[in-house]
Order: sequence, then C-alpha cells, then structure tokens
Amino acid sequence: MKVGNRHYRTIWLNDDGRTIDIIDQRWLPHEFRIVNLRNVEQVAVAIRDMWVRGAPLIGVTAAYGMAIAAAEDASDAHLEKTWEYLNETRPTAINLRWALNEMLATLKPLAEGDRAARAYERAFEIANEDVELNRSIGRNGLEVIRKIAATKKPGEPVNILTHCNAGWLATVDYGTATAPIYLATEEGIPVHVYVDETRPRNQGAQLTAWELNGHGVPHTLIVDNAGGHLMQHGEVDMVIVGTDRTTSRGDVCNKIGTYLKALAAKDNGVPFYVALPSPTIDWTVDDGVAEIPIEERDDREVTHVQGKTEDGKTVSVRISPEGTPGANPAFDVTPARLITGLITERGIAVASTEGLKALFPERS
Ligand SMILES: CSC[C@H]1O[C@H](OP(=O)(O)O)[C@H](O)[C@@H]1O
Repeated sequence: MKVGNRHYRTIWLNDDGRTIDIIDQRWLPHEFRIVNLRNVEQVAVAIRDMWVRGAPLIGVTAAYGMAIAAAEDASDAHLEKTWEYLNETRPTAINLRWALNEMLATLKPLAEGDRAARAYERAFEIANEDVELNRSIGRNGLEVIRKIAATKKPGEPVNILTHCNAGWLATVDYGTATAPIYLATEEGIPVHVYVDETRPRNQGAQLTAWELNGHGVPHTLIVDNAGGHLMQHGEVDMVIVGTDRTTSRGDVCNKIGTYLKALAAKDNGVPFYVALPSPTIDWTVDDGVAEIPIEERDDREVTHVQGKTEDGKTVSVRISPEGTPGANPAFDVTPARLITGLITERGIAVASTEGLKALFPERS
C-alpha cells in the first residue's frame, strides 16, 4: 500500500537475497520503522513480540523464516526443528502452521542442495498469493458495500465498524476486512469507518487508523465499548472484521472483543461479516470455542499502555495499581450463528459447514 509516495508491502526480501525486511508495526503510528531479520531467531522474536502481526502476515513471515533456515542448513532435521521453533511463537492464527506445512511439503521432496533457492521462491509465491487472495476478497466484499450504498441517500456514507486491524498491515498487502473498504473508496462509494481502538494492543487506534488516514478513508476512532451503543442508534450499517482461524462450520476466532461486537450486531439487526482467505480456515476443527487455542499474552499489555509524549518519545505507562494482576486472552470465538457471511476469495459463504463446502467442494 502507498505510504507517502512509495508503495510498500509489509514484508520483502532484502537486496542481499537472503534476509528479510519488515515494517516493525510496534512503532506505528508515530514512527515508520523498517527492520531487517537476519536469522530464524530474529524471525521468531518478530512474530512472538508482534513486530509483525495479523494471521496472513504471520504465515508469510514464518515462510521466509523457513527459507532463511534452509539457507543456513537444509537438512530435514534442521527444517523440522525450525518448524517446531516458529510454530511455537503464536498458537492461535492457523496461517502460521499452514505456511510452515506448505514450506516443509515443498522442500522435503527436494535434494538438500536445491532447497534454499526453492524455499525463497515458495515464500515469495505465498506472499504474492496472499495479495491476490485479498484482492478477490475485496471484490467480493465490495458487492456487500454496494448493496448497502444503494439504500442510502446520495452522498450519505455506508457506516462500517471494524475491530482490531485486518488491514494491509495484517497481510502482505490490501488486507482482508479493509480490502472491500479500499475498493469502495477507489470506486467513489462514500464510506465511513468506525475504528475500534481494540484494547489492549490498540491495533485499531494505532494501525487501522493509520492505514485509513494514509488511504484517505473517512473514519472515527471509538472505544471498544461504544460499538453496541452506535448500533442501537442506527449508526452502523455493517460490521466487517478479520479472523485468525475459522472452523469448518464457520465459527470465527478473532481479536478479543469480536464476539461482543457480533452479539451487539445480532441484537440490533446489523449485518456482521468476516473477511478471510482460505488458508485461515482450519478444516480439522469444528467447534471453535472448544478446540481453538487462545493465546494468553503478558498482562503488562493490560496494565500498561504505550503512547508518544509531546516531545516525541514513545513510552509505556502503567494505568493500574502496582500489584494488580491482569488477564490477557488475545482472541475470542464468535459462533457461526452470529455471522451474516464469510467473505472469501471465492465468494461469500453462509457461515456453516454446508456454506463453506459449497464454496470449497474439494473439502467435502
Ligand atoms: C487478517 S488477520 C487479522 C487478525 O489478526 C489480528 O491479531 P494480532 O494483531 O494479534 O495478530 C486480529 O485478530 C485481526 O483480526
């Protein structure tokens, strides 16, 4: 996506042809920092500590991590050890395991001497596939926005609420939930986005707001707890969010707080859509609440908040008393019954086993 007058992806191969460069998202919106990841350990830290985040981007970063590993030592043992090491970085987004499996399946049939080159090639392919999947999600989601726009008075915007960041920063480019918003804006359909701040890591306030600003999309930052009130007062025409893992029956695991938005949307008759590329579907899992591991992050993310001082320093300050512990589940699961539609690269599926199999018959 364009940042100033330059087009960026969130991750790319460094000119040295071996290491990878990423946008270090911890410093946005105040600083746009690019960092170079030189080895598998640095890739693991970048994923675990959310220098990069977002299910598809986590997967692509891990894929490049496998390529760096293959360049170090292309033996089965080293690749399998790297698989384990990177798979442990974050437990919830299925794209991480999907990408690692994809890389192992690509490399193991090859002679060791051919593995490194193919690994970088495959990682780059996965990155490009992500961009194409997101463009398709954008086109399919645009239909939903167009239909709502047709019910509005001329010039009146389609009011969309989104939670966390499922934008281009969560993927290689375009995003999932934001892709239809970007296409609608480019087509001249008036849209306005309510951006949930998304405590505790504030991906909405710090990342989605930054993205929408950069793309000229009208938006308003709101506290997470305001969404239900806005829906009660007819201020929200639709909700669109991303997902870190969607089950074979359409249960959706996403950033903590998504479930509460879905409940409010159901109670107020507001359409609730989830945008996802098919690698985010975990066909081996049925009941999301019972089966999806929910990442528990450091409670310091709850007891402290990061911001920028007036003199430009990024600081983290405590907001609760010393000694008050925090609980920090990073995701929750929205049951399929609360979801209006799953916007995939192949079209919009009803959130059900049958709905997903209709779009992905090869999974029947
Ligand atoms: C397009 S996936 C985006 C998804 O990932 C985010 O989680 P995190 O920032 O912790 O990686 C959030 O759940 C987004 O909806």
